[in-house]
Amino acid sequence: MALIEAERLEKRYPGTDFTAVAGIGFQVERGEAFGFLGPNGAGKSSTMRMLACVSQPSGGSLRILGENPVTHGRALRARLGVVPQDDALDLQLTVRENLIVYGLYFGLSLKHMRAKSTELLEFAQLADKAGERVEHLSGGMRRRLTIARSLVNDPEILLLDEPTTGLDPQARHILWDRLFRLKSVGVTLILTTHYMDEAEQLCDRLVIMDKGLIADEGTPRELIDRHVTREVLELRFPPGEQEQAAEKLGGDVEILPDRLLCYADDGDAVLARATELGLRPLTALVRRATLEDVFLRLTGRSLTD
Ligand SMILES: Nc1ncnc2c1ncn2[C@@H]1O[C@H](COP(=O)(O)OP(=O)(O)OP(=O)(O)O)[C@@H](O)[C@H]1O
Repeated sequence: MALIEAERLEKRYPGTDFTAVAGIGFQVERGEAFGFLGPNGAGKSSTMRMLACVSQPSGGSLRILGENPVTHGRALRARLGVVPQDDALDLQLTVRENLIVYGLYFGLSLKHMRAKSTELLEFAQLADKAGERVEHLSGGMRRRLTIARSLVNDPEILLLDEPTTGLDPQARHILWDRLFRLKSVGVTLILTTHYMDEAEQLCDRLVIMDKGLIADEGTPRELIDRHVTREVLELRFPPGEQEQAAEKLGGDVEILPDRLLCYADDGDAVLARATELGLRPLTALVRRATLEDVFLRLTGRSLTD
């Protein structure tokens, strides 16, 4: 049985006729890292709040660990870990105190939380910051503390809403490493992101969300193979020249405001043809296809627009 099963899941907010989640279906299996990739406003957080049992679906069906979150929300919340977009830590308390207070709020004993906080601080690589007030921590450390906090109840499923937004590359890599560790001990990870590299690195399987709907679903490799060629040749031309160049070049070409994307299994061959045709791009880059290309193909827009 899948850990999470959603069918025609919907979310509308009272007082609006806008549908944030417009009938989506997906399943999450135990032990996998499952992602929702999409731009701002796609409905990822709305979906996550329903999975976290803090927001009721407006339609469709949702089962988490075999239970209905509307009738068993409280029992389910005790088995989930939630890392919200906003860290919501108590800045005036120390790192360890934040963990202890959160554990007490979960109904765990002080004695238990003293020991548990040590274990969690080690996991989050924050042991040397235990007595430091949170206001003095970097963004990456705060995120790690928020993850540590979400683990006080040893959750089976960890929900992470944009875990690395706003972090620098090094802080992101440290965080990814911690998430890999959780996965290796069997925690099911569900995350949202608008970073295609994060989706590619972390997710075993993902859905691409746009405007409240799922555009497609699969492993990163499957999605790339299904929608894009193996390589992409990016060409930049002086202003006003790229439409003509695209026409001359022919083939499978996407015209973006600042560059052409030529889809091909052999990007160098297309570049050679462009040169033969007398095209003189300002820059040329052959790269492998990514989920960003998949998103562009599926929606006609860039993830980062
Ligand atoms: N509490 C709310 N009341 C009304 N509208 C909301 C509420 N929460 C979200 N929305 C709207 O629902 C849509 C989807 O938002 P949601 O936060 O789920 O998207 P998202 O993909 O997570 O984007 P982001 O990355 O910006 O969080 C947005 O248009 C948003 O304005």
